[in-house]
Amino acid sequence: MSSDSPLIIALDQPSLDAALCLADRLDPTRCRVKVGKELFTRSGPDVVEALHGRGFQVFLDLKFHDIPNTVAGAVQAAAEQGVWMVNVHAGGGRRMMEAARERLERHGLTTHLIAVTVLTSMETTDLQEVGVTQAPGEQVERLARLAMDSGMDGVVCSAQESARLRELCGDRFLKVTPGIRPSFAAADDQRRIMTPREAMAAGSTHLVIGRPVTRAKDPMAALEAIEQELVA
Ligand SMILES: O=c1ccn([C@@H]2O[C@H](COP(=O)(O)O)[C@@H](O)[C@H]2O)c(=O)[nH]1
Repeated sequence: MSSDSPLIIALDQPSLDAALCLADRLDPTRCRVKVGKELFTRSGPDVVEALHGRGFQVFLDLKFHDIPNTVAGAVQAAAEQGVWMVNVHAGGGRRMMEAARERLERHGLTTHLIAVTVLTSMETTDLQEVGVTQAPGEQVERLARLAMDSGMDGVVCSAQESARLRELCGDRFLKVTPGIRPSFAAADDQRRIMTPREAMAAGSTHLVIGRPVTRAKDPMAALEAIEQELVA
């Protein structure tokens, strides 16, 4: 089973059971799912296998950031689990990203490999505190160019940057955008946000949505409301 939907639901759950309980309320033909740091640290590769068994394509969002050899090995390990997408931090630099790309190619692994630019929870003041003087949009552009030059299939950015990245990097370069907030949802800890409809219009290729769906009483109904917003 696979989905052509742009929607990726973040299964940020504290256990394997909780994640599968949630996944069982979603439809693998209408979304993909994302496994992040908390869930993977608690449940390991078992959760990926169980989600594949239920027909879901999985984005393994572990944001690898280390020396090139270590990241290349981690990306290979993820791809060998059959995940649809895996990511690294663009801040790890060109040699790190190239090593990851080269490792996938050497082993004939076709998992999408993308790079995180600037976390959607960060705004200008957060960047200044870590020594980045550019505004988030400028830093995202810089890292997206580097990611494209280094062989990445796309980036994680906020939807606020999607239109500019479409101009710079083209339509085929993936723009995977968390920080998606339908009008009914709270921003939580996200800072650079957009609604699903605005994000798709801006050129996002995939929308990562967590709490607005996973905290809903009926997650599938929340997902349907988002689908409706996209076609309206
Ligand atoms: O810049 C980034 C990179 C990753 N994320 C992840 O996406 C989801 C968003 O969840 P919400 O509940 O919809 O806020 C979450 O798993 C993050 O780890 C991100 O938000 N921003």
